[in-house]
Amino acid sequence: MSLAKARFDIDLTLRRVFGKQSFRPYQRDIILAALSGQDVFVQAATSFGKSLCFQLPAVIDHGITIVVSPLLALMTNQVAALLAADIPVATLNSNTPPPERTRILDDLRCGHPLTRLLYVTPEFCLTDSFRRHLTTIHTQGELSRIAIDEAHCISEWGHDFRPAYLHLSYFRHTFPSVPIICLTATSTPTVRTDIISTLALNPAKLKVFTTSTSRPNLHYELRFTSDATDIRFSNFLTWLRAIHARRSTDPARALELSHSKQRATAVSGIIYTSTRSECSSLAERLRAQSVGAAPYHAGLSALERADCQRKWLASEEGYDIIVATTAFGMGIDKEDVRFVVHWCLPKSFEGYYQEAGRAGRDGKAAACVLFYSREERDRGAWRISKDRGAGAGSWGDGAGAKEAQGKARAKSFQKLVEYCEQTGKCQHRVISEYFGEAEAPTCDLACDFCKDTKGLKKRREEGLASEEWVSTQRERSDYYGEGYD
Ligand SMILES: Nc1ncnc2c1ncn2[C@@H]1O[C@H](COP(=O)(O)OP(=O)(O)OP(=O)(O)O)[C@@H](O)[C@H]1O
Repeated sequence: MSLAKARFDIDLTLRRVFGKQSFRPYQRDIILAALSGQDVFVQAATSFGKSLCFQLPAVIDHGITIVVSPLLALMTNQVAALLAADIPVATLNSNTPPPERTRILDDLRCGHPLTRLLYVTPEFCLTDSFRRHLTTIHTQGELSRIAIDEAHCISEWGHDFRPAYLHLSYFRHTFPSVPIICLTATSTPTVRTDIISTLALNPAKLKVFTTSTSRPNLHYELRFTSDATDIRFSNFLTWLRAIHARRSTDPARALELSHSKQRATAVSGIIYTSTRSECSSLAERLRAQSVGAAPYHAGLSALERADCQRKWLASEEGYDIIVATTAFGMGIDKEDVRFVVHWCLPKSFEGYYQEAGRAGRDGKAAACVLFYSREERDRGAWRISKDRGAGAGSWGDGAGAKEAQGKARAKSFQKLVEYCEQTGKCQHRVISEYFGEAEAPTCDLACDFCKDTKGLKKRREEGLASEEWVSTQRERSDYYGEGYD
């Protein structure tokens, strides 16, 4: 396709098919690079609009784009949005009903598929039958592009490593002329290098786009707690009720809500917990207080999870808040999420950034609240060192690689602890420095430090158990509870 035609087409397609008025910064350049047949690497902030960078070329180009995606919830989310825009897309995964599966496979088998984007898991890409179908499509010249979403899952140094991702070099080795685009919000320089080499991409020919991780509309808040004086439930409930009250008592807001037939309690949010049992019990406690909360974790059936996700996305009554483990969230796009609360300390810095990034995707202000306690810090550190001892989560060859991966995980967690303990720097800045950015991001009173440094120091001093108290608790045999999900 000529560049001039592509330029014309992408503007038209953006408006007509995707219903967006204009490109966000860098999107046009990324899309043109993809359309020109280059391999592309995109690292950009959560909610940047990375999906459009492979979806739009897939709609314009001939043939099919294969999208490798790590989570069923994420695939369902994207497929539903594309089908709503009348784009022929499909997903093949363990939940696909047999008649739908047959229909999709028939479409692939014909060699000239009507499907523009096919979402699959990395595990599905390992199957012989799928590979045979891809070869048929490629022989007909219809395999137009491979998109690897959440590409940090490729790297053993990344926070969400999935072993099946390691085999994705199959695409480059089997179909050397088919361009690859990979996208992530959370790759450190080491992870980036690893992704590129694992996928067997040629760095000299690769077009790399890296943009700031900054999300200025997110208000990062730390709340300090301890095992002895656990303030989380009452603190959260008071905070939520104050938001509901403001919505119903402010005359202008109340009028607006009544015009749009919205409930004052329809404030969408996510609470992340670390275990399934905590997830279920917290949702139940909130429901007992008339808060519309529903649990989402890997212990529920696929049907239950899909139902919960659908109702939350549709803002149905009773589903204002999803209480989730990390089984939910990566890449999920709901524009009006007004808060993300971390009930416990996440396992990694990247995990925190990515989960908090579900908030405020409409660009309006949203709160990212993290409850931090020193006991939780110690339990997290203990789990990491236990995993390191057992070599869990490591697939590299040799003890040296395992040790290095364990170190990387411990370092990421340590950086998150420093983020919580420090009171001397803007929280937006700490995040951007973690991802290796030199430029300080804008923070318009959108973090504890910039809003009220003195108050932050005071709350930290008063809220956290002293190191001495924590060390006596450590001696107790019941100190380390249920493991992370
Ligand atoms: N040019 C645009 N104009 C308006 N909205 C856009 C544009 N591009 C993308 N969006 C919207 O921005 C939202 C976020 O996009 P997307 O889900 O692709 O983010 P992402 O970069 O993949 O983020 P994450 O890494 O957090 O998953 C979506 O609702 C999408 O429709």
